[in-house]
Amino acid sequence: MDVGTVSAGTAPALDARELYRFYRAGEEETLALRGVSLTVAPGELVAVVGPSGSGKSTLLACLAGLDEPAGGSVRIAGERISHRPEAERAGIRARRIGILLQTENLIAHLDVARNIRLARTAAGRHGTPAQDIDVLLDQVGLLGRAHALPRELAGGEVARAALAVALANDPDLLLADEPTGELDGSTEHRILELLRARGSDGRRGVLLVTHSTAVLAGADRVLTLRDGRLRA
Ligand SMILES: Nc1ncnc2c1ncn2[C@@H]1O[C@H](COP(=O)(O)OP(=O)(O)OP(=O)(O)O)[C@@H](O)[C@H]1O
Repeated sequence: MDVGTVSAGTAPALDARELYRFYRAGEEETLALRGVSLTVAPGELVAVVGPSGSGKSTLLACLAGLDEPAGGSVRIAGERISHRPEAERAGIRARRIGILLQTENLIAHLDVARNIRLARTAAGRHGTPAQDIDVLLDQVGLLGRAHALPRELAGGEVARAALAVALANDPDLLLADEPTGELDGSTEHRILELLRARGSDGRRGVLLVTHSTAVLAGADRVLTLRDGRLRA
């Protein structure tokens, strides 16, 4: 019987098996994912590279439970997120996954600190002390910008605020799409250090899509996606 959960703690941060995803438009069928399997061990930072159209966005969406694969399974820290009703996927996502995609994750009318607090509340962590929010803001170098609205932030600050929101629920797995895309060299280095530090207690994993040579050099493993298939 598949109860959907295996023992947490020893389970991979991410365990994806044989993922398939097809898009149909009229007579046309695109095979965006063709049997993709990958794991991210607790403590690992894994990077995925691939040309435009190779399936990177589709893969991230399926891993995050934002999209349902036609076949295969996705488990986060032992808990199955694939092939469940949307509300259950959303709950697992809020508790276990940090998401940093190209789409905006900041609420426009809330300041940076309130955006972080909201993400924690969504994960069931109510009443977060202000100093916990400050620790997170300090890690991304935004301690002085706690009360700024998203529109008041510079481009690099928006990227760092988005990362703070993605990490607000202390996720088992961080999924990120070009997390250092718009950052200057020193900020990129700082963010990379922060991402690497997430795995340092051997509990959490990071999977990111990137073209940055600095990030690729800092990854534990680099996987290549081509035509919906993954190669090490
Ligand atoms: N909603 C959709 N309907 C039809 N085809 C789609 C849809 N979304 C993606 N595709 C196709 O699926 C394939 C994989 O797309 P995907 O966006 O996942 O690739 P990608 O590697 O993220 O590309 P990019 O780097 O340009 O964002 C492409 O051939 C794309 O045209």
